[in-house]
Amino acid sequence: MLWEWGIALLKEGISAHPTVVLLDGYTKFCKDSRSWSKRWITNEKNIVPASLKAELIHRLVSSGLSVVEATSFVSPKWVPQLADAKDVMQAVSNLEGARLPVLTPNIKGFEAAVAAAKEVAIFASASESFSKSNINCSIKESLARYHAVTRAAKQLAIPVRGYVSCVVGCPVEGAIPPSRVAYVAKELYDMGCFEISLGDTIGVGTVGTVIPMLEAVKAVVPVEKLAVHFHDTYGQSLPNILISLQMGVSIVDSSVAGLGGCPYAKGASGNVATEDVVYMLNGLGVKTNVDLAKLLLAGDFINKHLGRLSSSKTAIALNRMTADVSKI
Ligand SMILES: CC(C)(COP(=O)([O-])OP(=O)([O-])OC[C@H]1O[C@@H](n2cnc3c(N)ncnc32)[C@H](O)[C@@H]1OP(=O)([O-])[O-])[C@@H](O)C(=O)NCCC(=O)NCCSC(=O)C[C@@](C)(O)CC(=O)[O-]
Repeated sequence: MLWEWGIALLKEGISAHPTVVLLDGYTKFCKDSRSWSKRWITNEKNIVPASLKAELIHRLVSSGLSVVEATSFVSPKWVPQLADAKDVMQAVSNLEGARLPVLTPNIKGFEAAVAAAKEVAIFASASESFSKSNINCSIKESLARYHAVTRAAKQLAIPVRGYVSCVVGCPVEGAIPPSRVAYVAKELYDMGCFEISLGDTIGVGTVGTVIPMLEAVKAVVPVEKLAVHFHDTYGQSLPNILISLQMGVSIVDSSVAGLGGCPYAKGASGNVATEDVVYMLNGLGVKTNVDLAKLLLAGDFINKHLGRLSSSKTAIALNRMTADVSKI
C-alpha cells in the first residue's frame, strides 16, 4: 500500500515537472570537476582529444538529454586533462537541442568561459577540507569568489548553477551536518544561482542520511530549485534518487556509463549511471525524453575509447542480452 502511495506521489510529484532533467554532468571530461569522466579523465594518463569529447557530447544530446555539461574553465595546473575547454566548446558551438553549461571556479574561469558558453556552474563545498583540497580556499573565501562570478554573470544575463559538494560526508571530516549544507546552499541560491545541485561527492549517503540533509536544505531553498548529484560508491544512488524524487526534487545529475570520481575526494567513485537512472524512471512511468538505446551507444562509444567497462548495470544487462540474442 505504502509503495503504491509512494509511486502515486512520485508520479504526481514528477508530472508537475514532466521531464526529469537529467544533467549528464560529466561530458566535460576534459577539464574540470564535473565531468563524469572529468575525474575519470583527470586520472586518465593520456589526454583525451577534444574531438572525442565533442563527439560524445553530440551523442548524448542526440539521446535526448536536455542538459549536457560540456567542459570547465579551471586551472590547467590543477587539471591538465581539461586544458582544451575552448576547443571543446568550439567543436559543439552549433549543437542545438540542449543546454551545454561549463564549470567555472572563479572570475578568471568565468571570463574565459563567457566567450564560449551560455551557462556556467560554480562549485562550493559543505566541507572545509574538501573546499581547500578542491579549490584551494575556505568555504567563506569560495563564496566571496562566487559573489564576483554571479554579479558578473547577472550583468551578462548568464544563468549560473551552484553545486554544494560533500553534502553527506567528507573524506577528511566524516559526516557533514545538514545545517552546514543548508547554509552553503542558501548562500549560493541567495547570490543568484538558478539551481542548486547537492553532491554526495564520495557516495556515502544512504536514504537515512539523505532525508535529513534534504529536509534542512528544503527549509531554505525551494525544492523545485534543487538537484541531486549522487556518486555510486556504495551502490546507494538509486534509492537516494528515489527518496529525493519523493521529497519533491525533480532534477537528477548523472553520468553516462557511471564515469566520474573526484581526484580531490579520496575514495569517490563515479556518478550514478545515466542509463540506470533512465531505466528506473522509465519503470516508474516518468517521462524523461531520453532514448535509452542511443544513450547505451554513447556509453559504449566512450568506454571503447577509454578502454573501460561500463559501471551501468542496465548497460551491462542490455548488452549481454543483445549478445545472447545475436547468438541465437
Ligand atoms: C580554483 C583554482 C584555480 C584555484 O587554484 P589556485 O592555485 O589557488 O589559483 P591561483 O589564483 O593561485 O592561480 C594559479 C594559476 O592558475 C591560473 N588560474 C586560476 N584560475 C584559473 C581558471 N579558472 N582557469 C585557468 N587558469 C586559472 C592562474 O592564472 C595561475 O596561473 P599562473 O599565474 O600560475 O600561470 C584551482 O583550485 C582549480 O582550478 N580547481 C578546480 C579543480 C577541480 O576541477 N575540481 C573538481 C571539481 S568537481 C566538484 O567540485 C564536485 C562536483 C561539482 O562535481 C559535485 C560533487 O561531486 O560534489
